[in-house]
Amino acid sequence: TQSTRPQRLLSAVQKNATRGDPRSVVKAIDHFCRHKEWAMNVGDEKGCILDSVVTEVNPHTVLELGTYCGYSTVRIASLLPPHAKLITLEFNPDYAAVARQVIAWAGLEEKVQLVEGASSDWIPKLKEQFGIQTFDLVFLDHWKDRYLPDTKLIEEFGLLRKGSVLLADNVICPGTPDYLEYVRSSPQYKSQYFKSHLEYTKVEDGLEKSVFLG
Ligand SMILES: CCCNc1ncnc2c1ncn2[C@@H]1O[C@H](/C=C/CNC(=O)c2cc(-c3ccc(F)cc3)cc(O)c2O)[C@H](C)[C@H]1O
Ligand SMILES: [Mg+2]
Repeated sequence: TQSTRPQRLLSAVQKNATRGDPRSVVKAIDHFCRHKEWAMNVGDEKGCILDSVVTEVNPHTVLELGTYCGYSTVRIASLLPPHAKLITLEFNPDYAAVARQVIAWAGLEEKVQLVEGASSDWIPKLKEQFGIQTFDLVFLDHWKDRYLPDTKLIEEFGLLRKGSVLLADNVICPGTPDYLEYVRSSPQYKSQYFKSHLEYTKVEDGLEKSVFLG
């Protein structure tokens, strides 16, 4: 049977990256997506902005919505302090299976909890299931029309504290207009746009960083 693009991306990691070296995993994926097959990872340009926000926040608890192949999972987890935890939600079992192997190749299994399931089902259960109080950082990169409903769910279940940071990919392309309107007009958030480009292209895109004011 034909392989899928995520499976070919995983093969490129296993062929070109060094086990236990997250930066080599990131480089191998970026090379594959730039020179072989485009894939919807946050990519190297926006990835550098992601890295700077993660470093600034220095989070002990991170929630990622939409694992896909685990590219941003690896970028974030490689920057976390010891004992920090990243919970990443992915409801497609095939993508989850690829992401687990990418995360394992990077040697980051200890820092990452990949939960197979839908954000809408799991956000209400994260406190009880994983002993989480609040998240220091949330990275949104799943279906674009789910950013706003899931943000409201995260608020509703008390998963944010004063200073928690939401970082959203693709606020220009494909775009998340209702989410942008919400975080930019709500008195509960201080929002900032980081202009960049759609991964591996010259098309404009960017990340929106929104600090929860409580
Ligand atoms: C209950 C459902 C919600 N809850 C969910 N709960 C758990 N997991 C969820 C949920 N909703 C989705 N997922 C998973 O997250 C992933 C989905 C990722 C989606 N990302 C994009 O669509 C995108 C497109 C472009 C793009 C730009 C230009 C183009 F021309 C083409 C494409 C670029 C980009 O950077 C992009 O991130 C994964 C595929 C999917 O299984
Ligand atoms: Mg994205």
